[in-house]
Amino acid sequence: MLTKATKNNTKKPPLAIGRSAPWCEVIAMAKKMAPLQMPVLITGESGVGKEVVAQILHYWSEREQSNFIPLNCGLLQDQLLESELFGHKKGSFTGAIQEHDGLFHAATEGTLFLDEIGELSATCQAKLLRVLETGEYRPMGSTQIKRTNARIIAATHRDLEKMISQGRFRQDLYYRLNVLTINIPPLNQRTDDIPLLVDHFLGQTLGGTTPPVLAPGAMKQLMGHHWPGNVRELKNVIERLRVYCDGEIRAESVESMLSSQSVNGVGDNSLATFHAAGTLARMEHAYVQWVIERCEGNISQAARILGVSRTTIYKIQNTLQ
Ligand SMILES: Nc1ncnc2c1ncn2[C@@H]1O[C@H](COP(=O)(O)OP(=O)(O)OP(=O)(O)O)[C@@H](O)[C@H]1O
Repeated sequence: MLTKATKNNTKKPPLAIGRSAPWCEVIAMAKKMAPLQMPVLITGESGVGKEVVAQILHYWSEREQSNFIPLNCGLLQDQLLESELFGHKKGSFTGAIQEHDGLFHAATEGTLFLDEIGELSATCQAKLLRVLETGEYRPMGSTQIKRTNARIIAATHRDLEKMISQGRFRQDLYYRLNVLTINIPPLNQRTDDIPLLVDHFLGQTLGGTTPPVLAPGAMKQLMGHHWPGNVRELKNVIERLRVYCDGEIRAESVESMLSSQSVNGVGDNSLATFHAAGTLARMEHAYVQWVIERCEGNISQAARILGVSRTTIYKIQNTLQ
């Protein structure tokens, strides 16, 4: 078994900031599991850092020089997801104008990170189970069996056991995935991580300008917040504060930013927050904004999810400005 000490690393380690006891435990667990070939299931609320931990598992494994391929299973419709994962033959469905190899092929010596695993269709669940049991799969429309050696890391913010009891997730697949599990606690249980994360997000360059400093009291506000959207929400808040505050970030600015977050529903990951958004136009704006943030600012991806053009997204974004 190779370890970091015995091989040459050419890639930079993933950024995994934190010093709280729960976060250090997560990292220690990930490093221990990294060299193994078995699948890993990472659980935790949205935005806690599941993909960050998946990258650590890849980086500290002997697969590190091969591909790390992340896929959010909740972002594609059933047929497209199946084709994206397992590939397809030309003409196997409308729009399949050329052969496609799929991500199990692309990740064959590397790691395939399947985020939002609870969103997989029944067909994809059955195919994934077969890959986990035999390493084999069949591309859509093909009679040929292919093999993959990809390591599978799955993640979810859902309660998979509850989904099993509702008949929405296969129990056999759950047992296969749940051999090694890492649970990442929410950010409000890791408040010691907040100062480091804030410093890091503040320090990220903003067009060459000097980042503002936090006034006394501002950090207290940040550490006392509930952070329903976890590290992703913290990152968004700091990015906005950097734009709006020159020189110094005062406690009042943090307070008003955090209260506007919950009114607009952009910090939370649940749709429930949108009831507070007011008019239909506000609600539409807040929802579009929420999807864009979930896509890390990728407008094309957000447009695909919302089923509208990029121009429509830009128009909606401008309506309330
Ligand atoms: N410990 C950390 N250090 C630095 N950045 C972090 C850390 N944890 C999370 N982040 C950042 O926060 C954002 C959300 O993290 P990530 O995508 O890993 O969360 P997630 O749990 O996979 O979310 P989701 O369930 O919505 O997919 C990313 O921009 C990521 O870089």
